[in-house]
Amino acid sequence: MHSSLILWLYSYLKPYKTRIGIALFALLVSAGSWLMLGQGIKYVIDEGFIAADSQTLETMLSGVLAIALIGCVATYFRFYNMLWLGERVSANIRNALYTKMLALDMHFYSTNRTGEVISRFTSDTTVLQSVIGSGLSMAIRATVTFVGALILMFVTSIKLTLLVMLAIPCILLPIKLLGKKVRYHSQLAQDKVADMSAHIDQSLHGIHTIQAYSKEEADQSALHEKVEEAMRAAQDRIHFRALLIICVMGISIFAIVFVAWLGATSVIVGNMSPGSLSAFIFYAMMAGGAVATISEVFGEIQKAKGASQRIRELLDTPTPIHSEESEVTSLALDTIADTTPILTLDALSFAYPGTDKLVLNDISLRLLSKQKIALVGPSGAGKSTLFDILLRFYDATDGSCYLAAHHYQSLTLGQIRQQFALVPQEPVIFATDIATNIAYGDQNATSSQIEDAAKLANAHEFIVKLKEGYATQVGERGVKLSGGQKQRIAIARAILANRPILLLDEATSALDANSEASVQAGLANLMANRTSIVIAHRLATVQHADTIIVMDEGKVVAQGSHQTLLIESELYRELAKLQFIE
Ligand SMILES: Nc1ncnc2c1ncn2[C@@H]1O[C@H](COP(=O)(O)OP(=O)(O)OP(=O)(O)O)[C@@H](O)[C@H]1O
Repeated sequence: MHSSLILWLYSYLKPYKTRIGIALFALLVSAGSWLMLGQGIKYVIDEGFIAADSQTLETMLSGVLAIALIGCVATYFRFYNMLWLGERVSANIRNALYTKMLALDMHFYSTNRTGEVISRFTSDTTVLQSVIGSGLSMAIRATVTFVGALILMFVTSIKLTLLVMLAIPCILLPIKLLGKKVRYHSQLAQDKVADMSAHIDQSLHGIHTIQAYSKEEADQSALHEKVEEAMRAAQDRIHFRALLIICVMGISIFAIVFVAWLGATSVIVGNMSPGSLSAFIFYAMMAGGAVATISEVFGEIQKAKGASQRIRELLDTPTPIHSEESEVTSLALDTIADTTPILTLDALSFAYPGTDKLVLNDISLRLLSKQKIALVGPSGAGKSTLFDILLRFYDATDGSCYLAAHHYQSLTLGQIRQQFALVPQEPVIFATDIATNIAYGDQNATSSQIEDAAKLANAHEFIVKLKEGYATQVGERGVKLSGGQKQRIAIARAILANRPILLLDEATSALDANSEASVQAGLANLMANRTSIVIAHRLATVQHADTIIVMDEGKVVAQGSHQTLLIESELYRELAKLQFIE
């Protein structure tokens, strides 16, 4: 029933066989000790207590204490090792999830919510951790105890045991029926929690806008609704789980009381010793307790099944864009002659996965080394999409891409992406200090290299004016920096990365004239002696590009210099007119 879950968990548990061995051994010893305690009780009553022999009573009691002590020590080892395994396995699953997360492609991220992914890391792995650490351990211990207690019950009295066993089908029935309900509601509750995480994630990212629009109350009530939905789902799960536990407990207690009554009658007529009856009841209660534990853990295991399903779903998500082995050992794009194409697109078309609208339509381009190339065109023309294809975030639906003379498919993802430095429209700044943010371009850079890059990017001046200079913490997503400062840090990062091709999505946000000039000077340094492809939103900045490519509705409609395009391309003329450049 739970074989797929167990098998999957086993693949994570396999490396820790010694610890599992110790835990299982400790488990057997502790279960054995508690079972032996029943025999001890029998002898204490029959040989010491009833025979009124204080010497035997003392010996027996010491024996009982020794057994209890062994049971305690073994329990410690079982507990420690099982909890350790739970923590270790969930930590390893988190690592595996993170590796997968880094490999998942843009299609995944455009169709999934980040909050849901985060909830796999946090809540789902925590469920597994508790199931391995305590749930599984309790289930195994209860099973061993149940089997042991049953055997000893048989040894003590076959007749009474057979009578007790009549209760078993009555116990299994609620487990079967209510277990199904528990599983269904567990899955639902976890989904609701993931939904809630997604909402929180979105609000955290948009907190600035929420507060600016005074939408706190509306957002609070939207979350409140989700919290309540999660609560309702959890409530249903708890209801069925509690029902399951009391059914099992009630039936077990009823059976034990009934059997105790029958046993007491046997003791009265002298067919059974009082010690045996006490031991029998002790075992029957242990067996009953074990069944109750199993039914309780059953709910936990159902919950874990849901969690593991979601984790496995993520781990098994296919990644169509992956790195193949490559026979190309060195690309050496730096050494390409200036008149040779560094990038070639050959009849390239692209539609986003799951759609059939061609966002890029039959594009053929030869981009020469060391040239400054500008991409212009109306919003939605496909300029950003072209960048994504160049970085191989997506594979072209039709046609081909070449770096120098190498087809993209003959290169690894790393080989392709290492040729590009990307400066996006919204600079991505990490919540750490300035030096680390710049060094993202080259993690082995020395501090003087970092400073040189910052100087070229026109960032050094403002950085040294900050209280802690390069060690200044910039806050989450760089909130402590201005727009222009963030852009210059992103430029310094790209300068330090020193990649042969620069992909620049020019910022549209208005900077003041000073800041703009500063950023432009930094960009000029970045583009010097490099192939650069710039998505230009303002034509003023690209008039001196070597080639301007005009895109419209996924097609290249014209290309050439500013002057030729003013004459040859109506669309370019229109764009220029709109921006008062002619
Ligand atoms: N992940 C996606 N899934 C489906 N369609 C998308 C996706 N991303 C973009 N598109 C669509 O692709 C088209 C081209 O978008 P793209 O962002 O490349 O245009 P753009 O020229 O960069 O526009 P802008 O100048 O406004 O940034 C648009 O119609 C857009 O709706």
